Amino acid sequence: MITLAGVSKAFHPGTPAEHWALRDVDLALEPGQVTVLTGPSGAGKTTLLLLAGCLARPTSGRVLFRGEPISHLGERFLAETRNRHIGFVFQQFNLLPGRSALQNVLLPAVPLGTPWRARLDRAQGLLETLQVGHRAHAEASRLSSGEQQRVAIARALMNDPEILLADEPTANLDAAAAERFVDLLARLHTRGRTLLLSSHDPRLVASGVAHRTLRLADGRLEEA
Ligand SMILES: Nc1ncnc2c1ncn2[C@@H]1O[C@H](COP(=O)(O)OP(=O)(O)OP(=O)(O)O)[C@@H](O)[C@H]1O
Repeated sequence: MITLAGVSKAFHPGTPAEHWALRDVDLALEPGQVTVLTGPSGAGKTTLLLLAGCLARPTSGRVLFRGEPISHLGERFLAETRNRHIGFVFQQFNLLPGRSALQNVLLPAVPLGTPWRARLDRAQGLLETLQVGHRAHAEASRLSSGEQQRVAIARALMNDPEILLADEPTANLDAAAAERFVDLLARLHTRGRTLLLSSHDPRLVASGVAHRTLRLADGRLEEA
């Protein structure tokens, strides 16, 4: 589905601040697989997810989507690929302030031109599934961090993406919400979705939802 082939990523390359966040990473996300990425803080997990999600470009190596190299293509193409095929849950949520939870969830569907009623039903349904339906009209920045995280998950699922990439998606969830999230992952897997999650969360790692657990250490990928 998504392949990273010999991918390295440097920040501030060629300057005294040069830092290699990823080094020669090979990773193939197979359709329908659930992969959990672990590793210490600063190991490169977010960087890897951003590259897999076409939100950043590698310094060297290639990112392929369904076997086609895409990392060199233009931003407009990448944005369309992301919007149609990939849902992304950011570690810091990245909800738009000044908009309600519901408006945030609706946003990804705007470019697809789905009928309004269908969009609204889906967004409200997702908020209910994630048990934040009662906060649908609350302004995003007024939500608790656990609520924001669940709204961010709902937004990532709005376009029913084939691929879900999620950065520490349970970090702000209590035990009950984390358990429901694991159930949601299992349902997404049953529907053939491809999932890559970064997590330190022992609840997620121990849940058995992952087919594969990988570990990043100092930018290098290894089987955990
Ligand atoms: N925009 C940036 N500019 C410079 N360095 C960066 C940038 N983004 C990340 N880094 C560095 O790259 C390394 C990997 O960062 P990354 O955020 O991918 O790690 P992580 O494993 O997700 O960490 P955490 O678990 O704390 O979220 C870190 O040393 C970080 O400081």
